[in-house]
Amino acid sequence: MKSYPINTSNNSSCQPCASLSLSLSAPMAETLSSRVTSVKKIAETPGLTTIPSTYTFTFNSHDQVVSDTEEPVPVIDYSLLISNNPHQRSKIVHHLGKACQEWGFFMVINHGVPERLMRSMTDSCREFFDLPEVEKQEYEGKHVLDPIRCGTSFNTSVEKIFSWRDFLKIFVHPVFHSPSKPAGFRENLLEYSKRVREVARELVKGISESLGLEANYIDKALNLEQGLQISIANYYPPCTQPELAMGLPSHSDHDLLTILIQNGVTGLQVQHKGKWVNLNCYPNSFLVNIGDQLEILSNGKYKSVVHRAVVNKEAARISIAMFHGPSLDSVVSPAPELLDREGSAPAYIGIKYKQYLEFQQSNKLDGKSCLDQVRI
Ligand SMILES: O=C(O)CCC(=O)C(=O)O
Ligand SMILES: [Fe+2]
Repeated sequence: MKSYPINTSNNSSCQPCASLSLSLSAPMAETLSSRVTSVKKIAETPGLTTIPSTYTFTFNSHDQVVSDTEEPVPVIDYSLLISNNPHQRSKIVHHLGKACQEWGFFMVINHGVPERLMRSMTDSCREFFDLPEVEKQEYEGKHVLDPIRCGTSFNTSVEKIFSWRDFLKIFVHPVFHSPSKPAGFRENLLEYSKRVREVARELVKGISESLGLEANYIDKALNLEQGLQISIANYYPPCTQPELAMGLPSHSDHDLLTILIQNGVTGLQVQHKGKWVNLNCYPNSFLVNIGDQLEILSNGKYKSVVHRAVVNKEAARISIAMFHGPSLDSVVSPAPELLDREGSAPAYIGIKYKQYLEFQQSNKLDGKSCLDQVRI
């Protein structure tokens, strides 16, 4: 497959927002935000009643239209996908394909990953975010390919408006990395990422079949044996003015498939038929979304869903998004077999995954714009 150079100029669509009126504690909060490395620290400031203006997003009227789903979010029963019954499998593969095409998003139940492991993982992440700031700062990576990176917002050195979010990103495959603290974190992460990767690879097989390709087609074409798996833990502290802040602005994920769990606190919203929709999931289910690489490979048949995370006043929210991508040196382009069969022209150029990641970092807030750059 051929790879093409792309324009790496920064064309982020983030607009500076007008300052909103702040009350009493604003000056204190402004000072805090200029040197703070975690929003958790700001949120825990005693007496904080208003958020710093650097955290106030401008929502347009379209952004605010949020509904609970009118149609049910697709649910994939994983036990059917791995069953030996060909009839059951073909039914669920069809359902999976429909979910990818109509939503780019679905819930997975009966995935077999133990509930206690999911809970240990969210507990371990909470303990990490509770570490003293200096200990977390040890992992303040700068580059998108740094194997462990802890930080706040997306990239505070270029953003004008910050997100109400701290994060910890860890590369867990093909080489496993982990912070050494807190105790037990490494063991939980190792077991959890291995179990989730197995589920992701089975889902990718089903998705491959749903596109009319061999079950192993995507696995082989994108060398998933050496695939990049990144664990992204997000910490959204309670926010005194949740209606003004954004946990994670609208974006699409750069990978193939993201599998997300949360600590029982909701906040994820996806774009569905032009509206923002709240996602409430079954306890212990996985929330799965299609990423940019699958949109490219499927030549746009499956869309990388645009999503965001909102915050609330009452409870800290923790989400762990496991990103599953191709190997870093894989060139991703629309599957030639698919183009031949459908007699379509490629709608995206081929691009090495590593180059795509670096490109995304140079674009920051607007994940969607990366796809726009590879669209023909
Ligand atoms: O916290 C969430 O629900 C969304 C997280 C997310 O979209 C991401 O980490 O890319
Ligand atoms: Fe995401």
